[in-house]
Amino acid sequence: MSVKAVFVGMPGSGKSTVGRNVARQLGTEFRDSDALIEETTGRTIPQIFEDGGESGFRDIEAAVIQEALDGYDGVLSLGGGAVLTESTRAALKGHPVFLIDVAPEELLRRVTKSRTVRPLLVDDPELRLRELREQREHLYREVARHTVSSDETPVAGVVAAVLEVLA
Ligand SMILES: Nc1ncnc2c1ncn2[C@@H]1O[C@H](COP(=O)(O)OP(=O)(O)OP(=O)(O)O)[C@@H](O)[C@H]1O
Ligand SMILES: O=C(O)C1=C[C@@H](O)[C@@H](O)[C@H](O)C1
Ligand SMILES: [Mg+2]
Repeated sequence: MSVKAVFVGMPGSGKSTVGRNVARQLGTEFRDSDALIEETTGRTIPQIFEDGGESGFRDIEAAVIQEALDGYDGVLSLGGGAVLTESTRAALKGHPVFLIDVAPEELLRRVTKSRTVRPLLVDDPELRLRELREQREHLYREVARHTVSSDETPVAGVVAAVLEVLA
């Protein structure tokens, strides 16, 4: 028994949206590390960042992901920065990890439009997205077995591309 698909990628790339739809199509359970973090701590992500900073958040995130993967055979979407933690990258080895790849301009459009508060992007989303991409791109590529492009593809198209790989 092991996870059917894991989604990684930049904040706002569509991991939660695509993951939820892939799970629905497969008739399987869906887990999202950000939602699990809020459920298990009873706090919002911005509150966790305020209380313990980014490193406090990463510790909770890594523990939640380890637990979420244990004995799980559904679909899991990760937070945008989950791959920064080495133990998480190690736990992903051997699993079908999908990177959702989105061009910078489209990513900026999506995060500005979405209502989710992302503490790392609040000041200057365009600059922060550029910096985060530079820091993380190689880590996303390291853990991903497959890459699906989502630039101009509607959600249904990205979901279909994932399902084709899994078929
Ligand atoms: N293929 C797509 N085309 C257009 N809009 C999309 C697409 N995929 C996702 N979106 C939109 O982009 C926004 C961000 O999506 P989502 O919250 O799923 O991203 P995420 O990768 O889970 O972000 P985070 O890393 O913060 O968890 C949402 O408003 C969603 O509706
Ligand atoms: O890219 C990131 O580091 C983050 C993305 C979100 O999914 C949340 O996990 C949180 O806002 C941090
Ligand atoms: Mg998400």
